[in-house]
Amino acid sequence: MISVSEALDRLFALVTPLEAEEVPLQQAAGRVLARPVTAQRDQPPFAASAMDGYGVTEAAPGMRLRVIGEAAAGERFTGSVGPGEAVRIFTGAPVPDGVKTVVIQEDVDRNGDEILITDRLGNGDNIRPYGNDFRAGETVSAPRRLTPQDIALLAAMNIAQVPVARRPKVALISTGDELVMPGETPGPDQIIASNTFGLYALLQELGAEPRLLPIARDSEASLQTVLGLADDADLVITIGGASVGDRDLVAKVAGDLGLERAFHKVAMRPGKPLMSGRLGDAMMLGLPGNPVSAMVCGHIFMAPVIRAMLGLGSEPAPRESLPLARAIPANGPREHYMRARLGTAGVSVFERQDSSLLSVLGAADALVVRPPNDPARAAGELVEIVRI
Ligand SMILES: Nc1nc2c(c(=O)[nH]1)N[C@H]1C(S)=C(S)[C@@H](COP(=O)(O)OP(=O)(O)OC[C@H]3O[C@@H](n4cnc5c(N)ncnc54)[C@H](O)[C@@H]3O)O[C@H]1N2
Ligand code: MOO
Repeated sequence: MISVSEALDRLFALVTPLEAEEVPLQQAAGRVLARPVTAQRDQPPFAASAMDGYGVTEAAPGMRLRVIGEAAAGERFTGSVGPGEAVRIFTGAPVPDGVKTVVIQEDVDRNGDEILITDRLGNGDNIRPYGNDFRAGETVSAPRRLTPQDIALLAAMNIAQVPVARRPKVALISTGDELVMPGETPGPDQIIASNTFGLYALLQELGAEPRLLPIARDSEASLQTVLGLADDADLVITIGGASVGDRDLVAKVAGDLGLERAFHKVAMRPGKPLMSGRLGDAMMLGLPGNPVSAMVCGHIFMAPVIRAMLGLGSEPAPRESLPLARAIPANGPREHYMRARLGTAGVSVFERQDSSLLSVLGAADALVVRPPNDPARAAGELVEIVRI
């Protein structure tokens, strides 16, 4: 069996980063910027008032000045302002020629066309210099996953179409005679397909385009048929049927269809029967069926693969070091991803770690990563975690 990091290296070797496509700005949030984009203008495109008040050449308490006009956001004052004069000005308005400072209206008493600067004068000139935020030609670097803040910046830069990495198309195939879809009525020996939906949600969150294919039954013909429906996918994910049972047919059928296998079985817990390879133009990931195993493999393998396809680099799931809230026993020979909850006292690892327990996974917000043969750990010792 290979290690988790060896498996990740082999997965990254199978990844082809996807090409770029242009999308309208409103659809770009959460997408990955494919190449740097360049500001089309200076911002602000003129020196602008930062406050509502009066633009003047100089200001001191006790000065009396004559108001000669008005400058608003969107409508400048075209004249020039001299000593003894003031222009009524609003936030965002272009600063007229001659104006050196804006006195906020709270610091002024107005009487008709005359203002008196009071002794409550604040500091600063209240003027945003021309090009203070960014200049035409400045770039937003790529790759990056575009946040709402990035979208606001791109909008201000007048970038209406955004080059982003195409979303990876991911086909999700559950396997097993025991499975029915949520909402259906299961027979006495049946359960509801759950992994499929958890992985679908994770794929959406990662920025992929998941597609649920019909459940493949435990026959070679059924599995072949469903795999045949995945021919436009960048990544084909099967769930279950990956182990050694008589009905675990994924390796056999994928092999018959020409899978160039990169590995089968990883020294980890849960997730041991994981397999991967290249299947035609697509990459294939065969996840174990146990619900927690499938979701853990989703976070530890599928998520880094999707990020690599999106051009975000070939990096494992990010880890952090945090103290244990409670002691944990020694680990066995496989790298263990233990379901845990983060709290103010540190990380609490759940007692029950069976890989069928979705209720425990649902209560977890982190996986504690235990190296093979890690000794028992006391409360307060640092452990590595992956947030989920
Ligand atoms: N003799 C051995 N038995 C098993 C081994 C082994 O090494 N030797 N490995 C165990 C480990 S570890 C795992 S993990 C499981 C994985 O088995 P499969 O990938 O073949 O999965 P199935 O047998 O098809 O299903 C296992 C379990 O998960 C349920 N399942 C499957 N798909 C879904 C789904 N989409 N949603 C919800 N639940 C699903 C299925 O009903 C089974 O209960 O093998 C161990 N056995
Ligand atoms: O290791 Mo399996 O992936 O626990 O259930």
